Amino acid sequence: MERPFVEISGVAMRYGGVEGTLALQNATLEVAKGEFIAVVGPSGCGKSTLMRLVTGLWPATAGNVVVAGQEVDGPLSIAGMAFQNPTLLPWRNIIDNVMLPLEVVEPHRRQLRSQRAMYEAKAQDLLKLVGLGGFDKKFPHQLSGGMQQRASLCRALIHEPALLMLDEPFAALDIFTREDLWSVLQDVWMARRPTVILVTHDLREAAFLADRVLVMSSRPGRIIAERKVDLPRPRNLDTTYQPEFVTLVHDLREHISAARKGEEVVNGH
Ligand SMILES: Nc1ncnc2c1ncn2[C@@H]1O[C@H](COP(=O)(O)OP(=O)(O)OP(=O)(O)O)[C@@H](O)[C@H]1O
Repeated sequence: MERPFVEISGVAMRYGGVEGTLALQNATLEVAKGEFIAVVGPSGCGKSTLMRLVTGLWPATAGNVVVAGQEVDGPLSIAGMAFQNPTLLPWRNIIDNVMLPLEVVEPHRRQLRSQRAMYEAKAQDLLKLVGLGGFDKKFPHQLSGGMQQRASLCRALIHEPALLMLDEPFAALDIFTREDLWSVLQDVWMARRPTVILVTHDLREAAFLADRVLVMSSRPGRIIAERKVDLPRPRNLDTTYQPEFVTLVHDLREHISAARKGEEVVNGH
């Protein structure tokens, strides 16, 4: 069997020394190459912390984080990231925002000047894929929140990262825009098949997008349950009314409620 692309074993994270907050304890999970997983859990259980450890933004207090066969010991350049707020640079137009990682991540950084036209064409293709064709020269303030989040997704993808880390990327959006972007993200994933770790509070979002949903306990967080999502792709809004989908969301909700009370669902299906 192929080695998992992401391997997190026995990871603990304590912020601020021995008396500090223990955010994660004994967190263990694996993600296969090209797999899309979602991580859900009660508020403050350590989901964002887990993302920071995988991308090398913080070192773990204990345990191992291995990505693509390499121990993570600093910021990962093979990761693309998108967060709850779009964080576009206000003084750059959309295409220049999308192309930002190319100015930082090798080998693109070296090639950007000589192959600018090729990279611009790639950025334009991505913008079209997320429905932002023709908005390349606009500035962030000229776009709605949903459009800015689409542009952020393009920026997370422009350097074709093998690993895409999404920390509540749609949480600030209204439900209709959010559901549109689920399909956009699914299209991008099906076209390019990066390995994706999505952190979300939205259980429908997790069930819609993921191959597998992992549930975390309340703080200190660790994985306490896991559900495979066997629904065929591409999924669409009709999928969300199917009995399997509704049952799955219900089941996940029970796990989260139990986790919030500090219990575990022992006889879950
Ligand atoms: N930089 C930090 N310094 C100290 N404590 C932190 C830091 N970042 C997070 N924490 C604490 O670690 C715990 C886990 O936080 P984290 O943001 O990982 O949780 P989360 O599951 O992503 O939360 P939410 O669901 O509310 O977004 C919280 O108690 C938080 O207060």
